[in-house]
Parts: sequence; C-alpha cells; structure tokens
Amino acid sequence: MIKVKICGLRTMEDIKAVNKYRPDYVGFVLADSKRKVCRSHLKILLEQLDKGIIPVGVFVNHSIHYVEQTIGAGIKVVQLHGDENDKYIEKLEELKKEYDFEIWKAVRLGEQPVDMVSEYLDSFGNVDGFLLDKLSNKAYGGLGEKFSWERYRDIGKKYPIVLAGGLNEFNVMEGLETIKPFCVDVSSGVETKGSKDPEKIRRFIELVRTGR
Ligand SMILES: O=C(O)c1ccccc1N[C@@H]1O[C@H](COP(=O)(O)O)[C@@H](O)[C@H]1O
Repeated sequence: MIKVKICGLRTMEDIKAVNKYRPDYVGFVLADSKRKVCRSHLKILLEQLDKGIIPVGVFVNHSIHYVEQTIGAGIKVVQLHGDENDKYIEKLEELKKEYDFEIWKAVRLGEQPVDMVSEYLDSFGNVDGFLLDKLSNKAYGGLGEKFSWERYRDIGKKYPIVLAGGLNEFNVMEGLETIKPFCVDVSSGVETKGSKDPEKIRRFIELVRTGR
C-alpha cells in the first residue's frame, strides 16, 4: 500500500488529528519556517503521538550534531531538505551503528535534465528514499508548489521515491499514477488559513488508501 506522510505538525490539535486518521509518517520541521518547532516542543508532541506513526524530522543544512540530538529525541526518519552532499550523508550514516533511523534526501526539481538528476541521485549511494519536491528560490520547501511530474516520470521507476510538493486531494491520484512513489508527502495541501485542517487530512489519507 502507498504510504502517506503528513508534514508540518506544530500543535497538540495536529497530533490529535493524526492519531485519529493515522498516516504512516508525520513530519516536524526543525528548519527556519512558519512551521518550525523547537526540539523541546518536539519532545512534548512526540510523547502524545501514537506509537504506530513514524515521526520524520525535516532538516535544512543542520549540523550532524543537531541531527543526532534530534534522533535521540525520537525521530525515526531524517529528511534532509537542504544542500547536504554525499559526504554529509556518509557521516550521518555512521550514526546508524548507534541509532535505528532512515535517511531521505530531498531533491528539488525545476528544469534540470532528467539524466543530470539521475546522476545526482546515483551519487548518494545508500539513502533510504529520495523525496522529490519543487525547486524554488523563495524557500527550501513547504510552498505548496508542484514540479513537472511528466518530465520526471521515469525517475520513479528507478529509485525509492517520496512524492512531495503541492500535493492535495485534487491532484494526488495523478501524481501517484505518473511518478509511482512508495510514499506521498503533503503539508500546505492539508491546511486551511495556515493551520492543519483535520478534515483535509482525513480526506487525503482516505483517498490515497482507497482511491475514493
Ligand atoms: O514545510 C516547511 O515549511 C518546510 C520548510 C523547509 C523545508 C521543507 C519544508 N517542508 C517540506 O516541503 C515539502 C512540500 O511541502 P508542500 O506540501 O508543498 O507544502 C514537504 O516534503 C514538506 O516536508
């Protein structure tokens, strides 16, 4: 079954909604953003999160030390959404001797040639997933903008892909069909006036799981 990640949780109300509708993953943004949570607040939210839901930390060019401490706080997937390179990821992988976690590298797509993107993905060796998002000069992510799925449709066949960027209940089925990811990731598309909307979360998860 396709996995679902709901990203950008900030409040106890958000936690209650995901505990009720049960996505596979939830994301907490540790980077500068209107959705940023600090680590002490993250720990409080994680205490209330259903243990069957996997918590993902979204990092942008953080130090390895900071990421390690956040894994220590209970994060199970490290989503690298900045300019982290293969050397950075090699160092992070060292921590797998001590902690049980996955690494997802975000790749932000604009107009880059498909071959170049493939080469770039190959340079990362052992990451557990590639998260495809829209490239923008406004922010590293969370903008609710989609990239050209058609242009990159062959990438999904070769790599474990998390599809992100501008997903919502009206376009996610087309995204699944075109990119064939193992997981879809949504933040802006399940918000109303800047806050997570439990009803949109429910509809998004139900649609991905049942096709209706
Ligand atoms: O959500 C943010 O504010 C954010 C900030 C910095 C890096 C990544 C961020 N979010 C990630 O962006 C994608 C797409 O989100 P959207 O659905 O288009 O709003 C998603 O992976 C979020 O985890």
